Amino acid sequence: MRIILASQSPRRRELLERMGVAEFDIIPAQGEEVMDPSLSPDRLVEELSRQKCAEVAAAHPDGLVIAADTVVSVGGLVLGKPHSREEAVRMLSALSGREHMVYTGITLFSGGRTATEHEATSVRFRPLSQGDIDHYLATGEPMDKAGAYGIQGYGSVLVEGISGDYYNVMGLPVCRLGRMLARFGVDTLSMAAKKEQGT
Ligand SMILES: Cc1cn([C@H]2C[C@H](O)[C@@H](COP(=O)(O)OP(=O)(O)OP(=O)(O)O)O2)c(=O)[nH]c1=O
Repeated sequence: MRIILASQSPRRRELLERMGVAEFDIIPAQGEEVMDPSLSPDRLVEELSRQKCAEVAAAHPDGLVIAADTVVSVGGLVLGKPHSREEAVRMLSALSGREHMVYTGITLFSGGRTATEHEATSVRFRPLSQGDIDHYLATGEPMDKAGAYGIQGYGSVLVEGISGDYYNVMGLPVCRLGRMLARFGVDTLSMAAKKEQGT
């Protein structure tokens, strides 16, 4: 079965490889991500992942398509990727010294069947000074990431603690996705075993 990751995110590609999925194609969705402010963050990420999956599945109906979307939620605000330096400063200031939630929605499509789920992880930031925020922005890391930080990079030093799936914060809830793939007939651990044994 041809597996397609409908994502431009290098983190999602890396995590899918790490799960043992040896061969897959990358075909990102091109459509504009429209955030519906009336939706709760968990419903929003489910809906956005559904849209990305539907777009790619329509062009590749024979494949198994995986799509995801990640947002950060803090104090009733939903944070996607910052569009400007100023917006990134506002996001990091909102996260400083507080706990926030990271939601990732996942949609799978195969053989006319679709499944959508989401995973939530709680992350606590240490208090950030203006200097911390300026320096972190100067690393260039925040701009392509929901909430303007990357837990897997320099942003790791901002994180005091987390509760839930770490990989969900990076953009792919690996444990949940493994279970969903199993229901679609893809056993990632057996793929990993074959990969390691070179068979
Ligand atoms: C919070 C957080 C987000 N992110 C990333 C994961 C996602 O790539 C990005 C959220 O944007 P998304 O819109 O979910 O994804 P994307 O536009 O990068 O890729 P695509 O739509 O093609 O799948 O933020 C991190 O890498 N680390 C983090 O700690």
